[in-house]
Amino acid sequence: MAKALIQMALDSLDFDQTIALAEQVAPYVDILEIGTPCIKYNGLELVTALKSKFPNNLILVDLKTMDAGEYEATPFYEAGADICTVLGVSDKATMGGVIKAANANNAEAQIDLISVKDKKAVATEAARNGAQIIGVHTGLDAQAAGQTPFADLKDIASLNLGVRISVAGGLNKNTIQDTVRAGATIVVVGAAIYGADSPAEAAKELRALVDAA
Ligand SMILES: O=C([C@H](O)CO)[C@H](O)[C@H](O)COP(=O)(O)O
Repeated sequence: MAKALIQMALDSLDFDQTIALAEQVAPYVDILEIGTPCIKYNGLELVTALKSKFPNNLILVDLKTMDAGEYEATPFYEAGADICTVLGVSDKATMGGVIKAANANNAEAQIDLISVKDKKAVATEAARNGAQIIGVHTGLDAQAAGQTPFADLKDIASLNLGVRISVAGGLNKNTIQDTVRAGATIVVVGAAIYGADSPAEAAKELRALVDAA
């Protein structure tokens, strides 16, 4: 079985801090994610910068698109995004638009199940419609209310949809191996890396844990 990928969520608003953090963690992670607040603040220029500075990492742009899927996602794919996210609560046509834009740019679309009520149904339909990645995601606000992504991961993994499953929501060194063993093929880490005394050391430790899982 292929090893799980690690995705680092870059959630700062500051352009230079984002690049500096990416420089520290890039050797240890597979995917550099431009988080939603960060992409709204910095825009396409940051996609272009990360793509040129980090040719060995995939770039995920966490657009969390809600409408006008193809129109919104296309310039981000054209700027170098390997993956863009679209909300699972959006219209089927919106998700289809992002999938279409991804395919037109030899890239991938991720359906984010954040705040979706019937996650199994949305994930099943999205996989059938060509989404390459399903994102099981407990957002920062839900985390603050005590929620975790683990029960949702169990539900989605049990469907055996044949697509990759990304998991985000407060993952850290104590939970990352069980998350991989439960079926995550992409594990997303934000605060546990950028909040560490040494983000590089934290990323290195997570890399070892994921590779050993
Ligand atoms: O996607 C995220 C959040 O919704 C803000 O956009 C986070 O980047 C994601 O949850 C990963 O961060 P941590 O939960 O801090 O690991």
